[in-house]
Amino acid sequence: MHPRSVFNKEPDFNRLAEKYESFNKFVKVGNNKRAYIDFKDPEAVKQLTVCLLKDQFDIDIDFPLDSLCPAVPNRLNYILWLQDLIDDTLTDAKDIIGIDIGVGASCIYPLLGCATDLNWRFLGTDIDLRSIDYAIENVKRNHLEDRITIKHTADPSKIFLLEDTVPVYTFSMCNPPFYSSQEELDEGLDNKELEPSAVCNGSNGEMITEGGEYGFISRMIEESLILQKRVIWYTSMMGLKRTIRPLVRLLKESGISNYVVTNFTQGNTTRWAIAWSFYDNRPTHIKMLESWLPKYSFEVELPQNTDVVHSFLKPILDDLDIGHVVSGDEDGEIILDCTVDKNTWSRAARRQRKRQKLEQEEEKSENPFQFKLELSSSQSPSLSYLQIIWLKGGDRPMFEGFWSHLKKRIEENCGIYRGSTFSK
Ligand SMILES: C[S@@+](CC[C@H](N)C(=O)[O-])C[C@H]1O[C@@H](n2cnc3c(N)ncnc32)[C@H](O)[C@@H]1O
Repeated sequence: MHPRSVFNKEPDFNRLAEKYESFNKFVKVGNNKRAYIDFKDPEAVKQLTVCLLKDQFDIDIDFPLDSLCPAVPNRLNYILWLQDLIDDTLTDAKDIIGIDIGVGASCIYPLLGCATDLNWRFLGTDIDLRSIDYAIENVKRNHLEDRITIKHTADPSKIFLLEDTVPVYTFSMCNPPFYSSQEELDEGLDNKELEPSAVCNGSNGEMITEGGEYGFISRMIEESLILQKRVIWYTSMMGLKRTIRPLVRLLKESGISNYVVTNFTQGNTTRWAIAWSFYDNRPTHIKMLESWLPKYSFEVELPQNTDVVHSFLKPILDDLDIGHVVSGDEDGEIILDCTVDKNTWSRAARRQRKRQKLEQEEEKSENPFQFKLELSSSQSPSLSYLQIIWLKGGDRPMFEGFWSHLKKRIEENCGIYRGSTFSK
């Protein structure tokens, strides 16, 4: 569950029943005096969704009983994680406009997004005309016509339906149909892959798509390769853990190196999300699954305390003409924000620098990059960890080349020698 979620404890059915007559009739009390509802009754689950949205966000919705009934806490987790992703990577983003692909009849994501962040606007799309009609009504019911636009995608093989009036969308989001066939859906139900509210009869179009969710998200990746920077963060939820590996492989094969995978757990249900970008701002603080991280962070253990390592680092960074400022220094942790304007560490670059110094010439790199160095102490007072995190700009060979250079020099300063030594 997201730490900012209002659903960090189970909903109080008694309180909801007292407040909402429409919910009251579905609430029963067990022998243990606990109130409960029959999660196999679509009307009861629908009323729970309707009342939770009204109670927590003052959102009014309606949707047909034979369509997917959105589990509100789980949908909120995705919205809150998106907010984190934006805060983490787009510090000066003001006018935020997102796309919800497959908005559904409930229009749940745009409504929750607008209720939790007043700066957000949405374009919601769907291939299903009845869902489009309901979604439009739900937007009107909440007087959000100026913030949420709903559009019909006529061709189901197309994913993105962008408006010419919006040059760049901040993000796209999607809860795609998970399964590729009725058999796969039945198997998923047997394996309890779906949440209890799935008894709310997701229709075939909501649950099934060609190639299942892997097929859907891979089509999204293919279209993103054409759209590139029209969307800053492309994201999608995944219902099946087995989808992560082939998608990450596809991103790597497509040359996309800025991506992140996370999970959302709510009660017994776990969902995953993937985000990728053609921009170079990399997330550093949001919740992400380490095992799926692209390698943009390295760490070395050093036999000196953080103050000593810091005193070794400064002259090395100065020698390489790398701008560095201390942005944090507390509890045995020192953080340095660094900017590289040009390659000054490769052998060829060092030879050229010597020549240029003589000729008093200066040349800036066309591709500057930024990174962070985090020095943290360990349990032992004479040990510390130096971590480098690639934040933006540059390219992978440049970043990795710089790290091997820095690692070698700092290790030598600390008395660790591996093979040939660094010479200026
Ligand atoms: C799992 S439902 C999600 C509905 C809603 N967003 C939610 O979370 O409850 C998937 C939705 O995607 C829609 N869909 C399927 N293919 C689509 C496409 N190519 N473009 C837009 N929507 C599509 C379906 O009609 C369905 O409404």
